[in-house]
Amino acid sequence: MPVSSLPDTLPLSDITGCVLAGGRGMRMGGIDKGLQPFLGQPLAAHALDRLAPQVGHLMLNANRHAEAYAQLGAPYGAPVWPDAEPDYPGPLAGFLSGLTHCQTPWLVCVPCDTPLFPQDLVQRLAQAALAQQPAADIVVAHGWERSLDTDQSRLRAQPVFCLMRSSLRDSLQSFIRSGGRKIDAWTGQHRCATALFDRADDSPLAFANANTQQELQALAQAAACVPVTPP
Ligand SMILES: Nc1nc2c(ncn2[C@@H]2O[C@H](COP(=O)(O)OP(=O)(O)OP(=O)(O)O)[C@@H](O)[C@H]2O)c(=O)[nH]1
Ligand SMILES: [Mg+2]
Repeated sequence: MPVSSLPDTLPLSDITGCVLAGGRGMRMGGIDKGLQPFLGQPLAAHALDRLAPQVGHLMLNANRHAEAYAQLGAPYGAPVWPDAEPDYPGPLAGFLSGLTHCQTPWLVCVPCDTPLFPQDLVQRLAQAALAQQPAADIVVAHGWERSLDTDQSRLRAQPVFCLMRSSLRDSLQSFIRSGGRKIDAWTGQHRCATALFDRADDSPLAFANANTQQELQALAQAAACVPVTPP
């Protein structure tokens, strides 16, 4: 097939979105971060709202308050899955839970604590996957992240914003069971691409994440000042 006739993106029906809310929230005092209110609704609800139009199917990954998350997920038909691995091994356990329950060829994960992530996140991740020949197995977002403490921004990998093939489940399970915890150490074992979010019309707050209550308040204030949707 000539290159020009290859599709440049993936059909939505091939992609399941997973909102990661399975962490311990220690920097917020051990509370369940995804249920914290932000601009009138829980953080996890913002993530679901933003991801829903970008994917064909949705799910939530959470280890506490399953009933509360089930209520948030219900309008989207999004089930709630806990980690299969014990002791909170980190975000990769959320990826694994998503891969285990995903019934589409691709899974995209987003964290629950970055409510202003790009509205074209999945499209650009998918385009980056297919821009490679052969197509990538994993795509990680790279974007500007404004520190809510210092107000300084830096362009960096955002590894919890990750599109991956569902066929990588066994690889990830082995990696975690052999003690692996670092996302880039696992993604580096596969054909991995980068999707860059550094255009002038990308919001400077797109990857600002809230790890403390102060950061959550600062993010709410910053969101009120900065246009979060490109004109
Ligand atoms: N499933 C699962 N998700 C996790 C785990 N640890 C972190 N995450 C998720 O990964 C994303 C980024 O993690 P952090 O920002 O460190 O959140 P956190 O671990 O809850 O917070 P801290 O305890 O303060 O580090 C969030 O969406 C978390 O919910 C885990 O052990 N299991
Ligand atoms: Mg953590």
